[in-house]
Amino acid sequence: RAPPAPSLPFPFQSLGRDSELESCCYHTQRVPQQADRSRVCTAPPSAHRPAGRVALSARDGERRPDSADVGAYFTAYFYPFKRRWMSAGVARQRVEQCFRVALVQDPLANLQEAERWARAIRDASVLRAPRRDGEHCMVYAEVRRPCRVMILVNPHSGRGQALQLFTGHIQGMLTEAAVPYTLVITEHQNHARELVRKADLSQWDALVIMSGDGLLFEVINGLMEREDWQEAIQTPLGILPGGSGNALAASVHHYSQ
Ligand SMILES: Nc1ncnc2c1ncn2[C@@H]1O[C@H](COP(=O)(O)OP(=O)(O)OP(=O)(O)O)[C@@H](O)[C@H]1O
Repeated sequence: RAPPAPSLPFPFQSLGRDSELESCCYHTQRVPQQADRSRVCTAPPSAHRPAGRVALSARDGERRPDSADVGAYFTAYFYPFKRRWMSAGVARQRVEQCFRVALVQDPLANLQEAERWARAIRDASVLRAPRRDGEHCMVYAEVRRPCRVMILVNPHSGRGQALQLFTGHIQGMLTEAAVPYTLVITEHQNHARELVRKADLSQWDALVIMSGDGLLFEVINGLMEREDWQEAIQTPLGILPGGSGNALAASVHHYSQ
């Protein structure tokens, strides 16, 4: 039998499950990532260790990637709401934390343990809503892993910044979450419609449209024009605001909050 999932390590226990962890992603690796080494966990995050006793060190850069290091590392990325500095309202901000797991001298065992911890964090990050009776939670949606995504971007939508928005904001998150994707930059009107009409949809778990409402309508029309439209229209669709009005994206996100 698989060992029970570990309880969440500090600092994740202190985070609200519903909103804060909903965008948590992770990586595991044998060597630490170079990016943010300032919060490497110096004590192994043992499943039996009380949460408050897991020490976090701020000794930045003390340890280097090293073949003698038997530890495994996992990095958690999450995007909690934070109050903006010097302005009203809140916005999501990226937080990255790297943990070192060194329970035993066997690097492979440490890597497996790190993967177990990373999986536990990912499972806990699924968006849940408490039910009225307070007993059970309702899971909104679970993303299939691996989730293969086709992303369609209209480079002319809005003020012509959709592609920059994609490379500046979205691409990094997809990489952090290890989501394999194919980027399609539309070249003309009805490009997306024709592509979706003929595409082998079994290759994709979701189609994500980064544009205004117009490109999404094209995609829906393309799906509905297929012979297998009844199945094709079940393909999960996502919309990321890249246009000028973004009425649909605003409505969807408003109701999902
Ligand atoms: N490469 C392209 N060149 C010209 N037109 C395109 C291209 N790709 C898509 N289109 C067309 O542009 C139209 C408008 O695009 P879209 O809705 O994405 O942007 P928008 O009009 O700026 O946004 P909004 O709907 O929020 O105002 C779509 O109907 C689509 O058919």
